[in-house]
Amino acid sequence: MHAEKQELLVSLNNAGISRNGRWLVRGVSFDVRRGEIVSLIGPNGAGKSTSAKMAIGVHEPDEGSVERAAGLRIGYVPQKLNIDHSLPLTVRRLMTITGPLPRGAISEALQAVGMAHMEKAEVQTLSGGEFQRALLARAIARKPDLLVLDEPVQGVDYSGEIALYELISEIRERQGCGVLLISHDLHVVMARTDTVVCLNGHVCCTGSPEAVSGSDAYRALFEGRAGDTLALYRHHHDHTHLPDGRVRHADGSITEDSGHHHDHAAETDEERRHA
Ligand SMILES: Nc1ncnc2c1ncn2[C@@H]1O[C@H](COP(=O)(O)OP(=O)(O)OP(=O)(O)O)[C@@H](O)[C@H]1O
Repeated sequence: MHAEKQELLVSLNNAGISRNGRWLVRGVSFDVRRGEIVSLIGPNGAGKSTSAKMAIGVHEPDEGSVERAAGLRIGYVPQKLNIDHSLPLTVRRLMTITGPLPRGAISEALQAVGMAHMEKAEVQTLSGGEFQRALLARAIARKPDLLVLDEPVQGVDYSGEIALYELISEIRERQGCGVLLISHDLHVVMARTDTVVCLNGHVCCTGSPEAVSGSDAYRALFEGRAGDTLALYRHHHDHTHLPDGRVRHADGSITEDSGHHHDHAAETDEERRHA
């Protein structure tokens, strides 16, 4: 990806937020361009949500600056959504609760997240993964230029998590939007990310997943868990299952499928793609 040629959607420059005489985050700088996935990672309270809220304009920076492209359309999936589960609410209604949508846009968005058949389902009966997909559909239905996802894998199991990140990557490719992804957990986040911004009250390090994984600041922040991430990241790209059942390897060679998978992550990824 030649990110430098893509349109700049949002740019934070040394941005900071202060509340009650305390800096929640300071010195935050990153850009999100069209077609790019930028992940904000860091421990609880690191300032990820606060930084994302500066990016989308919910919070104005108290120092530094934030610039957004003129007329930027933002799709936001918040970390928490307070839904009164005692009231009936269909998936379709969830999609239109903040404003009307053409019928075609609802179906298209639900189809994009693999939930076309669930338009009339009650939200309270959805599994954690289905609920996250419904929220994603709601965010993409208005065709945003920038999709912002705050912890999109909450309540989703490990294989569902991989599937959801795959889906986000597909949406980015299909819609050509930029994606800002927030996670306190990092093991799969890296897989489809172009740029990782590692936060802990300030930007500890930033760069490609491989560069960040190898940095001392990242290791110090995540200690022993750093190695697992890179292993998965590398593995993720090592083969593709072709529609005829054969396998294309990272070196371009094509073989019959031996039925062997190296780990659960790849298997789930491939199963989902061909489901
Ligand atoms: N409006 C506010 N007033 C005062 N403090 C706040 C406010 N909003 C957030 N904070 C504090 O700012 C810090 C950063 O919060 P933020 O939600 O951005 O962290 P985070 O990295 O997203 O964390 P998590 O992974 O737990 O969601 C926290 O210590 C939080 O308590």
